[in-house]
Amino acid sequence: MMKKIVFLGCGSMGEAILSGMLAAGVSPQSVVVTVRRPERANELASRHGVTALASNEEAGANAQAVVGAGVVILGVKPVGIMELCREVASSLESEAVVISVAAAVSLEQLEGALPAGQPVVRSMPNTPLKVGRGVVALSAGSSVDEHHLAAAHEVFDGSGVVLDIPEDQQNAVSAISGSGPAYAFYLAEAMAAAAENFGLAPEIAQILARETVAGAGIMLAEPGANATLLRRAVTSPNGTTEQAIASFDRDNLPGIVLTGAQAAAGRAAQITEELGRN
Ligand SMILES: NC(=O)C1=CN([C@@H]2O[C@H](COP(=O)(O)OP(=O)(O)OC[C@H]3O[C@@H](n4cnc5c(N)ncnc54)[C@H](O)[C@@H]3O)[C@@H](O)[C@H]2O)C=CC1
Ligand SMILES: O=C(O)[C@@H]1CCC=N1
Repeated sequence: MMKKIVFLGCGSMGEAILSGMLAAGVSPQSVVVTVRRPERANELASRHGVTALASNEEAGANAQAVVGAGVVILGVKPVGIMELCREVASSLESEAVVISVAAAVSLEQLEGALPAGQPVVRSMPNTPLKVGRGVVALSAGSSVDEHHLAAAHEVFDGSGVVLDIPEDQQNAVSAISGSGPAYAFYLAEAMAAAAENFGLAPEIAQILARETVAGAGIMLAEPGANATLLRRAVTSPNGTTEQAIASFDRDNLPGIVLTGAQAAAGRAAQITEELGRN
């Protein structure tokens, strides 16, 4: 039987990882999650069949959950993550692989709040893990051996592409693939707004935007797909799309995306610094 997998904090990101993992064949019986509110714990338990504990109800829920765990996923916001590490430190198995999904929290900060020698992996996942199409980048801490890293890969392998990257690239990854699903959804929102501007009914506008972005995403997901070639296949010479792309170019859409991604990465660096001061 698989060793216990624990999620400390299971909100949007944690539940996406959990859903992907269960869909890939992990048994819900091997999973324990903790959250703050009992209503959320009940929701997760009934939706996924996992054991769910509420820390607002049971003060020792986090420490209790990690006992005997082989993998512990830290699914909380950056603020409070170090406090959570200190809360569970004395209950962790020395060989438990602690995987943080938090943006901006460094391996040094995590290792400083955990027992010396604890294997720690910093990761940047994204929510499409929920549907088996996620991307996750992993950076191993100073006490991680190949078995620990393999255990971290195993958590995500069935629900997306897993990459190993140096830690100093984590903020860039966060600004592209971590936040990126929001950029794609934002594009869908903008397309729906444009459709409404033409006078189309809101329900029709929603369907057009959603199905178009989803359909394009599925085409991009095909093996060997290339965004530039796919775009060109839609863009007839002297046709209509060409005018839209030329307008996007005049407005420097690539520059707008770059500046936005730089702002996201910049915020990550700022959060790392803010946490370091606490
Ligand atoms: N949402 C996303 O798309 C992505 C999020 N992340 C990272 O994932 C982490 C979580 O983000 P979200 O899921 O969006 O936040 P969220 O607010 O949806 O989830 C956080 C969960 O942690 C629980 N929690 C907080 N403190 C706790 C404690 N002491 N004990 C037990 N449970 C506790 C909350 O009840 C909540 O269920 C963040 O660190 C974020 O940087 C990383 C990549 C993408
Ligand atoms: O917005 C955030 O801070 C998190 C990290 C990447 C995606 N969501």
